[in-house]
Amino acid sequence: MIWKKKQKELSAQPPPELLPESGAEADVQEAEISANDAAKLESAAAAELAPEAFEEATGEPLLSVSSVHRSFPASGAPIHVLKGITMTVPQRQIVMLRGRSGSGKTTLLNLIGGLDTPSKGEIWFDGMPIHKLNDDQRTIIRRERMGFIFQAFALMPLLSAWENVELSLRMAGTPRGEWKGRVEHCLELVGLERRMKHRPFEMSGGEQQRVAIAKAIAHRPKLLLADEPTAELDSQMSAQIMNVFRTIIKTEGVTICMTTHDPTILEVADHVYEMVDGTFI
Ligand SMILES: Nc1ncnc2c1ncn2[C@@H]1O[C@H](COP(=O)(O)OP(=O)(O)OP(=O)(O)O)[C@@H](O)[C@H]1O
Repeated sequence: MIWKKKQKELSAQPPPELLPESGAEADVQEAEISANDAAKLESAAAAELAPEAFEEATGEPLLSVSSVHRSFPASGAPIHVLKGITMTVPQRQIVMLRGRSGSGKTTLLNLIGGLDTPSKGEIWFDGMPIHKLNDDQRTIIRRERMGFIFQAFALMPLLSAWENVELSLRMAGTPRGEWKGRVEHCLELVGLERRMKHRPFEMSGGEQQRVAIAKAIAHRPKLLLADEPTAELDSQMSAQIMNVFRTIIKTEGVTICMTTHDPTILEVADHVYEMVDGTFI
């Protein structure tokens, strides 16, 4: 299916030397987004505050989803998967989406992450209308401001933990001089300072997922989206992952939105949205 395919493409990013150079069109779009940022920074300056302080002072949520619908074309009637979803995700919190298989959690996460667009409704992230942006603009936002974690750990199998994390810095365009310090810091944060040279097949499932977390936060995203990040792990490893999430909220100021089936980890959430058949109850 399309949405799973997109996640797969996202998680299997090739090294940048294999990627085409970004063209003039992308540069223009980048400039447009920077202009947006400039406007935000201006209003922050008007309030004589740094952007982060401005966000905190205004109490604006990092993410807000308003009356979102998503239908998919089908032979016969379209499939109406999301039926008017409204939610907010405050800064530095962990929000969980819970619900049965097929209730629409992944569909919603994909809309929030800009991998897909709503049929109706609005999604605002970090002051930007994700629902109005084109594919390239959403890609830039995703690359620079979001991190993704999937159920299957999505690491490059031939690269070490270190190289996997470094790859995400390359992809985000982080200056080369910052790579070493940042990779070390992120792997230390997830407690893998002694495993930096190991490749995925030499690590346990929990360790691989911690590398995936280090990789997802290396470029300092504001929002971390995680789709069933503990589904492949036993309860002890799941608890470790949730501890890591709590740590990175404190130390990196990241905000987390994740899906789960697992009732035991729900207590870690600041807020839980229960989804049934495309709506929240
Ligand atoms: N591109 C698509 N085309 C048609 N139907 C789709 C598409 N994407 C999702 N759906 C349908 O939407 C419904 C919700 O799927 P979704 O993957 O969002 O559920 P979920 O709650 O994440 O389930 P799970 O917990 O099993 O991952 C399913 O019935 C699915 O078949």
